[in-house]
Amino acid sequence: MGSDSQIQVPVIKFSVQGSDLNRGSEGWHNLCKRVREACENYGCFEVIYDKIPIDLRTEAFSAARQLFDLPLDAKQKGVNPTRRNLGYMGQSSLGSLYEAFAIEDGSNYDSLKSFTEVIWPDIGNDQFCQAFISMVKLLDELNNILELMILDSYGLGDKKESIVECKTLLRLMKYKAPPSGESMAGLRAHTDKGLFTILCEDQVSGLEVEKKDGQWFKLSPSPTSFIFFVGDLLKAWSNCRMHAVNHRVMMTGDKERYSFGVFALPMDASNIKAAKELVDEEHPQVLKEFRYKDYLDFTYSEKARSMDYHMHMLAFAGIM
Ligand SMILES: O=C(O)CCC(=O)C(=O)O
Ligand SMILES: [Fe+2]
Repeated sequence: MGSDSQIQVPVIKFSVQGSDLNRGSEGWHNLCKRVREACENYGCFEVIYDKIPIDLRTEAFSAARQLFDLPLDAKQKGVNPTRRNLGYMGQSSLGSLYEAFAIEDGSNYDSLKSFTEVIWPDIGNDQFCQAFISMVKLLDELNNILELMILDSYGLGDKKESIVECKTLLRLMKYKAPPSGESMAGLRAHTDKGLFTILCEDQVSGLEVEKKDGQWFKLSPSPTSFIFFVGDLLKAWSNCRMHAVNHRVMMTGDKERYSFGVFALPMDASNIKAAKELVDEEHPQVLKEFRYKDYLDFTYSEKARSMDYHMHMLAFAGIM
């Protein structure tokens, strides 16, 4: 189905000025309500967090460009042969326009430093580490605020342990421009497999989201916005009240796209289940409890490959 550029997702502003971020204030409750509605109805929203300066975005993207500009053999030092989806992923089955680097525990300075020491042997790249450590720490802070708001929005503010504990994976993406005059998938349609994701793009759009009625629409975030996505595990925690939205990247025009995301991911052995308070007569349990690793393995299986990505979780853990 084609895309409709008219529709927009909610834009929610988190300002450190004023009292909205004081838990319990009227502003906080309003934000909780808007976050919950956006997660249930759209599965994503645009976030403005004024604690993250625009200069930091510029520095992060300039460090990312420097990384992607390296010759292929330098980038391939970042290939991780033992862990899928970590290190360098170049022009892979994910799409001919796409390359990415994934860095585990991205809000930990030592983890960023080890990554740069593999790519730039011996010397590392302190500029890269400084830009991303500041950015990812601020995004982690925002993640914590959003997680607490989601809990509060269901009256579960003292049940933080009902949400699986996660670490932050940082992924940097680059999409080449398609051949002249063509429109091509940069990243195929999928839902994010973790708890939630915050994405940041560098002014070249391309991100599209599927509405519940199957219509695709383009996101055009402002240059200071981030995009929050509900992942499969948040959907599972909410007993499928929240919507893990199908999204993709479509490339047109002659510009490359750069983006990065912070992905909240649990340990492989974690058990995933709905908060018991969100299961009742009106909302019967939708999914069985499952181990995150078993779910990931399923998503790589033959059976999963034959179906749309956004169907994976229901197919794997759905109670029929
Ligand atoms: O590059 C983008 O904006 C989208 C990336 C994405 O959806 C993902 O990595 O899961
Ligand atoms: Fe995604």
